[in-house]
Amino acid sequence: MVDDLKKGLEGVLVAESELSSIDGDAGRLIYRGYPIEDLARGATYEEVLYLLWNGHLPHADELEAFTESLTEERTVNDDVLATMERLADADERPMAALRTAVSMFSATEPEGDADPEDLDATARKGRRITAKIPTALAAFERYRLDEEPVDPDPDLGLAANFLYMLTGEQPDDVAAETFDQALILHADHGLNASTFTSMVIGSTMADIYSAVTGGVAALSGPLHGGANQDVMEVLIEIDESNKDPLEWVEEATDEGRRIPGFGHRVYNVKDPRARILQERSKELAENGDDKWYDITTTIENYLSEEKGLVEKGIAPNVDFYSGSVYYQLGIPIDMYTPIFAMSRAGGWIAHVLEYQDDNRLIRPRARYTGPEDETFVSLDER
Ligand SMILES: CC(=O)SCCNC(=O)CCNC(=O)[C@H](O)C(C)(C)COP(=O)(O)OP(=O)(O)OC[C@H]1O[C@@H](n2cnc3c(N)ncnc32)[C@H](O)[C@@H]1OP(=O)(O)O
Ligand SMILES: O=C([O-])CC(=O)C(=O)O
Repeated sequence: MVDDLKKGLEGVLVAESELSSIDGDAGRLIYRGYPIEDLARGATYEEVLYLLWNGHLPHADELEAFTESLTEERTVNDDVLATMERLADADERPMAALRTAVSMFSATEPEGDADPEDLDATARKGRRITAKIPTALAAFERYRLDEEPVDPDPDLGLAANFLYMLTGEQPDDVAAETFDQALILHADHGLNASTFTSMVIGSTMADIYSAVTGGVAALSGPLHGGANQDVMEVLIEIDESNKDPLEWVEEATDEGRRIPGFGHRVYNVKDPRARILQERSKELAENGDDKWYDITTTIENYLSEEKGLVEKGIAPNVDFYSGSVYYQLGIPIDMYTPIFAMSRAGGWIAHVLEYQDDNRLIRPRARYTGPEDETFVSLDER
């Protein structure tokens, strides 16, 4: 038995995967061999889901059948809607509402408790979860606005339909394409914390609803998916402080404050997804308000040129530019992390299916550092 302690499992190989690969020094990300830039430019989120789940890019007829199979699973039942309404009334956070919704979806699973080793059934359940997440999330937002949920539109793709259900208005092409691209960029990323969480749950042969619920929970934290909301809150803090962004970032770094959206366990250079989102943010700024783009680039330039953080391997990650993109699309700030989950559910499901196909219970060890020879004293004598 190896006794090396790898805190945070840094660099530890625990599985083989054909799904995605990250070159942290080159800033390169591929899904099943395809560069993220090509997928973001040329594919839709549905094509990427198909790729992750089936191993190849779909032909037109495969994509049509696949899209239809997702579209017909979009509806969520009245109990889920009623729960979203209660949680909205109780001011619950959307990420917590989503965690609850995914857990509830299993109650109406038409295949019930199929044999956990039936991976075709798990794949169909995964498809249902992925199709329903946008509907539950959008309904939660509508209830917060004291509006009724908007029924899914079967003529719209997953990204455009989500924006439609959120606002009740058909998104324009720029919004729909930008959002679709954001979903592609967030779909998978090796064994990040939330994917690993889903895999740990899946490795007990628990059902896929449990694995995705766990993924949502792990993604919510500020060191992981929660950082996209934190970035936007920082940008707003800077804007409202009336300080020059440069002055703000100087003070923040002098105080030793961690800048959300910077740093990554695997990338030592700028995250390739941040590059693409930065371009989108710039384009949206050119046709709207350039304030957010200016603040983000000022922070990035200062941290890289003045503080040398990028040289030390602390560069913008995917969360640094997604916030300002979503903000410019008019999406509420606390929906950013749930949107990440909406996309990443595809990756969680793909990894659980891949792992369960050659399953081995995930069960590491801790080095015990507690006392060894305590003498037990009963409660009344303590
Ligand atoms: C989708 C995603 O999950 S992407 C990540 C999203 N999270 C964030 O953006 C939150 C901010 N970033 C961070 O907290 C970290 O960079 C993490 C958690 C993402 C990665 O952390 P780790 O790999 O564990 O690196 P660790 O926390 O050990 O940091 C290494 C060094 O970089 C510094 N550092 C890391 N991130 C930052 C940051 N955002 N701002 C300033 N310094 C940072 C640390 O202070 C540390 O410096 P030191 O060695 O002088 O003490
Ligand atoms: O890979 C990670 O650790 C975090 C990340 O960027 C992601 O999950 O997209």
